[in-house]
Amino acid sequence: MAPNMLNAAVNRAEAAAGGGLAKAGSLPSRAYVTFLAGNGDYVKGVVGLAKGLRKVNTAYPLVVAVLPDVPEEHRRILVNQGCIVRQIEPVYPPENHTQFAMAYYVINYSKLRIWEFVEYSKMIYLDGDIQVYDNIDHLFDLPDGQFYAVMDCFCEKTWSHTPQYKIGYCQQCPDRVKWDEGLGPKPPLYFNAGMFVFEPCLTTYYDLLQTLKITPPTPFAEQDFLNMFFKDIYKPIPNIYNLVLAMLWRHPENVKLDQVKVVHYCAAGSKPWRYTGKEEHMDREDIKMLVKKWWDIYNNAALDYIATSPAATTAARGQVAEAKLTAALTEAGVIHFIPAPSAA
Ligand SMILES: O=c1ccn([C@@H]2O[C@H](COP(=O)(O)OP(=O)(O)O)[C@@H](O)[C@H]2O)c(=O)[nH]1
Ligand SMILES: OC[C@H]1O[C@H](O[C@@H]2[C@@H](O)[C@H](O)[C@@H](O)[C@H](O)[C@@H]2O)[C@H](O)[C@@H](O)[C@H]1O
Ligand SMILES: [Mn+2]
Repeated sequence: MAPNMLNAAVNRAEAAAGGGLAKAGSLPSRAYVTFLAGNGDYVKGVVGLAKGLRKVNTAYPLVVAVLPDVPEEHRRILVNQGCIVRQIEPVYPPENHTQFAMAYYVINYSKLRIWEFVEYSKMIYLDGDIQVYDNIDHLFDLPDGQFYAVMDCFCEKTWSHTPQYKIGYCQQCPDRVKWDEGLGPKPPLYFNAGMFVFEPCLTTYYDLLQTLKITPPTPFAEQDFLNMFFKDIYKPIPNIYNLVLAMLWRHPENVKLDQVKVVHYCAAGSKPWRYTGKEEHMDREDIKMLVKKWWDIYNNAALDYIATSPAATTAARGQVAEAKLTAALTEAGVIHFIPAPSAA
């Protein structure tokens, strides 16, 4: 990273930490962070996430890292929902002819920019197609120095390119079909990158970008890359913190739905804001219940953000110019995500 960029990021961190880098004893600043790209309907996912976090009375703000192609109107919607909107520049993998599991996965490498958000000591990343149904603020207290995420499942056909899939091996049930050592060493534990607990850090950020430049892209894009990069400090956390929907039909023995705190709508056809019920598995009663649960929060006006500071009120209700003011005030940390009084 060019020195002036590094300086800018350090200056921002110092400014946000009140003039000098966070001194011993100052409150650790923490936030949830999600990622938004394009001018399509994923903004609905982020609005739902903002309202869901408010419903569970989180103590922390939601930062939305937006690519330049996210329109002003969508940014205003997010500011009006109390989000801290931060523009990031795209990150592209090295030129390669990889067939990504989903063509649009190439934009997901831009998630790597969140390691630059060093004004926060600890963050929880959540995909925009995730909903939080119980408070998970306690995850911020997990010991530093590790990378926490939930283990993925290899059984969906999106994994048909892998040896695991070909022999029917899955880390979610390692004894069902044992790993065949003839294929080489057993793959290290592999996490789903839709949710993880991490510590922003400029040296890690720099290292991620440098390492990416020499890492040929693979089908699950930044998820594969993050698994390679953090394999030595990855610590699995229970499935209740990121229910990859396919678990419902691939490993029902590993799912107690009434204990699940976080649901990841990543199965084909399960994005609530696009749900038709037509794709495979989408007519299941549990899927229909989870989609309705998502919509109940999205449509609940009592969970809308209520601006509490004059500047936020003006900007939140004003024109784009005021919204820009709010975005600037938010970016400078003047306005924070203050949950509305506990909503119904
Ligand atoms: O057009 C898009 C596609 C993806 N995303 C973001 O990138 C994340 C990862 O993509 P997705 O969740 O669709 O991948 P999946 O978990 O379904 O494989 C999404 O949750 C969004 O936060 C986005 O903002 N716009
Ligand atoms: O860009 C790569 C993506 O990889 C992951 O996608 C899922 C999804 O594709 C499911 O359909 C698969 O079944 C699942 O295993 C797989 O992990 C993350 O959820 C997403 O945030 C993103 O990192
Ligand atoms: Mn996702």
